Amino acid sequence: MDIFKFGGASVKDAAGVKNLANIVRDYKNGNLLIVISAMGKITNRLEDLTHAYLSQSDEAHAIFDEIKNFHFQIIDTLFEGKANPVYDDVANTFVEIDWLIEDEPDNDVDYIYDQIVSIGEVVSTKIVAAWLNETGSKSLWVDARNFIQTDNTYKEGKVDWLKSNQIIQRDLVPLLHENIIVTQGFIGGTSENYTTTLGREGSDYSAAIFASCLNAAALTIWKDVPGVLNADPKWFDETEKIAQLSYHDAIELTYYGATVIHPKTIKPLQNKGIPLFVRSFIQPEGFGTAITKENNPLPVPSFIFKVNQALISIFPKDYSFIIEENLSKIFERFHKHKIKINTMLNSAISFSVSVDDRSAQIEKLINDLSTEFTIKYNKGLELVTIRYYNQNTIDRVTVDKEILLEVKSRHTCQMVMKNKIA
Ligand SMILES: Nc1ncnc2c1ncn2[C@@H]1O[C@H](COP(=O)(O)OP(=O)(O)O)[C@@H](O)[C@H]1O
Ligand SMILES: N[C@@H](CC(=O)OP(=O)(O)O)C(=O)O
Repeated sequence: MDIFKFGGASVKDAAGVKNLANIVRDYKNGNLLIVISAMGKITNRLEDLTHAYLSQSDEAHAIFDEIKNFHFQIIDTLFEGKANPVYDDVANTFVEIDWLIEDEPDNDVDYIYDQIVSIGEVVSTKIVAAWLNETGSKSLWVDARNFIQTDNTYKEGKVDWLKSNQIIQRDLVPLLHENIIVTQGFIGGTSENYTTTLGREGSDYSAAIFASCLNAAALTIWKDVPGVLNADPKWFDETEKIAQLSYHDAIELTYYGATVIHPKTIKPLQNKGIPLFVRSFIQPEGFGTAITKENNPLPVPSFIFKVNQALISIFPKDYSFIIEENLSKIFERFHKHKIKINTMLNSAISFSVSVDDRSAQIEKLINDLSTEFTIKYNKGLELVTIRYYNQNTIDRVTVDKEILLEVKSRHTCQMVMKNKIA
């Protein structure tokens, strides 16, 4: 059996849903489970709705109406106004949120976030399952929250692998023999049946969980690019497709920020030796990229850009070395304020890190550290990571840039830079 994952970009409109159905219709290799994300950028709008509701802004109802209209327009285009149970099914899902936002919010903001934001995936899968059935691909909508079991860390649910595996084996495997299964990415359920989400962009990870628990032959992620490229085409005019990538390189690239695949996706697949194919839903006949255990080095250097970086330099006030005790204090504070370090470098009495610039969090971190450390803080920077770098590639990305921090290992070079002042 195979797993297909379709992200928001592939189902951003009715034409996308039809294209998905064509890809599914052409699949002839046996049982299939499809994991789908929310349509287009709806998760961002659901986040806006959550914030509006939590701050009791008048905008909440207008945003929610816009979200509903967006989906009903897609349903209207697909079904051309013909009576189909999907209208009621989707309307009933929205009613749950109508009820929720009628009441005043309580303090559990992450819980509220998950109950609202998760409906993007619930609704998109209902629409796609209905369309597959309408066009002759016999499909069954299943609720991922019954299968992907998590703890109650709302917004970042931690997967209970043992329990999820047992339930998937017991309840999902029998359903696969008769239908194409359509389910949601990004969402899970707690033991008390509350909805959790697995972290933004988490649908790839969901697909990998299903692939692992079902011992799938392969996972295919359908994208708007021909496969994994050696750089994000949004930043680079000239990119090359990488036909084959090792699990190891895939983890490194995604960890450093190649947003084409969620970084947590690779491990479950690697652990079971399940290949991951990244293919284009625009040109489904293309081969895409195969991510497998084959350990060939990348044929070309790969670039990852992250903008909006802050460089924080930390110096012990008492001039003590940056060794175990100071390092553990510093890491403990980063952990406490949930700030992810993108790259780091230390000297005898300084420790520098580049992080995504989220001012409110960083301010709290700096306050917390400043009793014992002197802090210097630089904003508006870029971080470039080059996997399999050479001097040419470094020269190419550093034209007119001043390098503030550089970290090199055998295969990876990272530089934090700013524009040179003319
Ligand atoms: N190395 C890379 N190779 C291919 N695409 C990349 C790479 N790095 C970033 N991307 C970006 O990832 C995008 C696809 O991801 P995304 O828009 O999140 O899709 P989806 O909604 O299907 O999850 C591409 O359009 C591309 O801009
Ligand atoms: N819809 C969720 C989960 C996800 O992974 O979406 P996508 O597959 O479109 O990146 C999000 O936007 O975070």
